[in-house]
Amino acid sequence: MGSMIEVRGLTKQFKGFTAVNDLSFTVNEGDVYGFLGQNGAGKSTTLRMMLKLIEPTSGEIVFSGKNIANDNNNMLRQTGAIIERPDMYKYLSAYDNLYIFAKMSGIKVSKKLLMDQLAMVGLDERHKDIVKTFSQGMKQRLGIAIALVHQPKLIILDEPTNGLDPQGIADMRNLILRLSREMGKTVIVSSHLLSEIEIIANRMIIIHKGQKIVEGKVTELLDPANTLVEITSVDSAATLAALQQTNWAAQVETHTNKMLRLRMNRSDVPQLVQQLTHLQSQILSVQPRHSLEDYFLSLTNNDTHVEPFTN
Ligand SMILES: Nc1ncnc2c1ncn2[C@@H]1O[C@H](COP(=O)(O)OP(=O)(O)OP(=O)(O)O)[C@@H](O)[C@H]1O
Repeated sequence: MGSMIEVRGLTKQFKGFTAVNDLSFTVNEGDVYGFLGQNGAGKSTTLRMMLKLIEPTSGEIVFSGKNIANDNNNMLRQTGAIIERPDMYKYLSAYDNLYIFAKMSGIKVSKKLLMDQLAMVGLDERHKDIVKTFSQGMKQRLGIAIALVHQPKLIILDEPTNGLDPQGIADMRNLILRLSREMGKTVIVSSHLLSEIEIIANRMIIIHKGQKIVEGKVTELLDPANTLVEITSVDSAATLAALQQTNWAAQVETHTNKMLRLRMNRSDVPQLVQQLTHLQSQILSVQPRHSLEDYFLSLTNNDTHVEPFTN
């Protein structure tokens, strides 16, 4: 499918501080596009510029071929968003909240439309209950029903699983996947967790200090054939010597006196463990990690110097 949004050289400065720095990326129609970065990386600032809540210092956002700065709010009309915790009337029911927001958006409201919308987010059976009695996850899902009531083709969700319990997180993931697969929505979703993006997105961008680190297909960036496996054992030198007698020798990438690192296919890990046991290595741990995961974690620990990611 073709591109829906093209962001080119987007920059935002707040009183001399550059929150978003020359950022370019493309969101294709039908994508669940993961926007990954640590707290403060510039995710919300970018999403806010896409929603015209703040103005870019420079650069452009092009939607369906037109710069949104002068598209007569075409992109906004076709977008539903949850950027902060959605504001709701907590002493009114889920149905009444949706009714009010639907009326405000100017669409033709019918009971069927609103109930269908509530069913989509799994709240039809609770439609008479007041929002004050809802869990955070339920409020978040009602927020999505509100954001989607005018049938937009794009939905932007800023950290939608933040503050949710495990059930709420699972419900939210399933909802995002359904929005994409069953309803054909394009979804942009931000998170500070790679594991989260890995599950729901087909394409993603990682940003750090306002700059793009990497962008691409999740399956390519998180290719299982390119997994780093870290092995710690009682005697690392002995484990290395044992491995050198096997076909795994060529895969050993680094070793210290505490651990060994192999680059290999994730699906071969059980076989490696079996062989290590057979060789009577006293293994303490075997930890498969994708190199992108390692890289992303290193950003957390390294505040001063950032090497570009290479796969
Ligand atoms: N209105 C503002 N004035 C000054 N600085 C701002 C403003 N908004 C954001 N910033 C700064 O810009 C940087 C990026 O913030 P942003 O909220 O976009 O990050 P984020 O990736 O969404 O992280 P988080 O998940 O913590 O919100 C931060 O250092 C933040 O303090």
